[in-house]
Amino acid sequence: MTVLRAVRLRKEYGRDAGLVRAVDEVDLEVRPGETVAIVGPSGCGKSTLLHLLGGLERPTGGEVHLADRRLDRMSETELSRMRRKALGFVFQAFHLVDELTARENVELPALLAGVPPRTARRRASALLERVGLADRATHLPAALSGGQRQRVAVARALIGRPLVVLADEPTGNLDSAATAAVLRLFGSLRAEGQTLVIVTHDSRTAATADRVITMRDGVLAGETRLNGGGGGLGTLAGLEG
Ligand SMILES: Nc1ncnc2c1ncn2[C@@H]1O[C@H](COP(=O)(O)OP(=O)(O)OP(=O)(O)O)[C@@H](O)[C@H]1O
Repeated sequence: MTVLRAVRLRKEYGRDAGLVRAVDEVDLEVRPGETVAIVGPSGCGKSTLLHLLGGLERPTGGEVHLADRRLDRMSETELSRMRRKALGFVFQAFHLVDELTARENVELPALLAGVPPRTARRRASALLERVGLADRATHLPAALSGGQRQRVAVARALIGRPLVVLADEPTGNLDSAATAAVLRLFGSLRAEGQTLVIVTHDSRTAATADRVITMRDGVLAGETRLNGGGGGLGTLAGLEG
């Protein structure tokens, strides 16, 4: 059983001599509850693959299946609805709205999805509690540390109860202590059965996964299964490009 599946997925940029095949005939299956890390050298196509999986970019060819739906065939309207309802995104640069408080940032996708304001607020408060930031609910992002901002972003990603959370370098802007806090949070999500796909350069982050996939030049070049996840840094030696 898979929750997210790519079939011969392809993305090209430019044309003729300038053609770049960023993602080249990728087949990938993610099972419910799995944490999958995608690693590989800079420019190998990790972010592009994640964007295709999340319907943020359109493939040049191939298929993306989310549960029983085909993302690659959806209209823009359907896609944005699907992204709000079934996917959660976490980015390196957090992408919080500076003018909104932590709780308002978390509520926002629910409000946009038509959830009644009281319910959205209740869920946002519960999620902020969940990520250890109940006492920061009324702070603006500028008054939060990087690690706290990223935990707000994770809470925001979870508010729609997504089938899959897609994270692009979620610890890329964080110091070691903040990275550890975000990884603990991912660990607890994993324990609760949340499906996660994480693109990362960081071996500590990759080590929290059940499966680490290495990309090179747009193709999937290898896969390491970490027994039950948290396999430790040693398991990952040599995986980072
Ligand atoms: N919008 C774009 N237009 C043209 N080329 C692009 C575009 N986005 C990405 N590329 C190219 O596609 C390739 C893959 O880029 P991508 O950002 O997916 O790599 P990455 O593995 O995520 O890199 P990094 O680890 O540095 O973020 C690169 O050669 C990049 O230059």
